[in-house]
Amino acid sequence: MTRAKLDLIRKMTPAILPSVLSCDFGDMKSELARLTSAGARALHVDVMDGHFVPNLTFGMPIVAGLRRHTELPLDVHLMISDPLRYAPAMVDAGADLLTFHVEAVEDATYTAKEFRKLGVGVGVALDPETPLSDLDGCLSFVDMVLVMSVKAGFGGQPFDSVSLDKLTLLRDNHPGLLLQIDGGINAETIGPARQAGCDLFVVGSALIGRDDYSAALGELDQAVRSADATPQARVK
Ligand SMILES: O=C(CO)[C@H](O)[C@H](O)COP(=O)(O)O
Repeated sequence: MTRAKLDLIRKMTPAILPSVLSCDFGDMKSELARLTSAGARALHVDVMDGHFVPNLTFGMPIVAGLRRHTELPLDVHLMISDPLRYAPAMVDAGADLLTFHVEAVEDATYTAKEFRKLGVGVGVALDPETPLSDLDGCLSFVDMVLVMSVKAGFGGQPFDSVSLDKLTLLRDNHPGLLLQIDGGINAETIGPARQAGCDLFVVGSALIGRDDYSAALGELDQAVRSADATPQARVK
């Protein structure tokens, strides 16, 4: 049952999740080895369908390939138009935490309940322009909210600070929810996100491709620790 991995993820917070989107896909085995030895504790996996978002990445075979070569929890972010259609196969492929976009579905509560039946951790994501009120109703059936700090679709975009207000509101009103942020996270933006109550930080271009993954993860970890040490921190 992969919900056990969800408990693992809860226990590891605050945590930085490398986004494999920025990896060298021709050399994933060594990317996985480098990330693991640098101390990554879970991986963020971006699935894009060229329809819900204009970019196209990969599907179940790649998720299954990652699963074969790592024990780390796989946090799969579905940027696809029909998440319910592919969710069971993604779970079979090895997803531990499966996130759909609220903008992609007609009924987020129904979708979250159906995902729950698959035995995985369930996340709901929202783009920067989507109001938090669009999550009304579904929050009782999800484990995590993924607050996008860029419009879903591409790595390497600048951070949108509208995400910080959303994190603050979610943290104040839903203390039990895991909160994740994705897009433009680096050593400068990770601190404010932590102070706004975020637990899980997806990092792509500020980490992957750097010469020394340990040093890059260390800098990000240090920025989280500094944020926790500041008096205005509103983290749990
Ligand atoms: O979901 C994503 C894009 O839709 C990526 O995970 C995200 O953008 C991470 O990349 P970066 O840290 O370079 O912004």
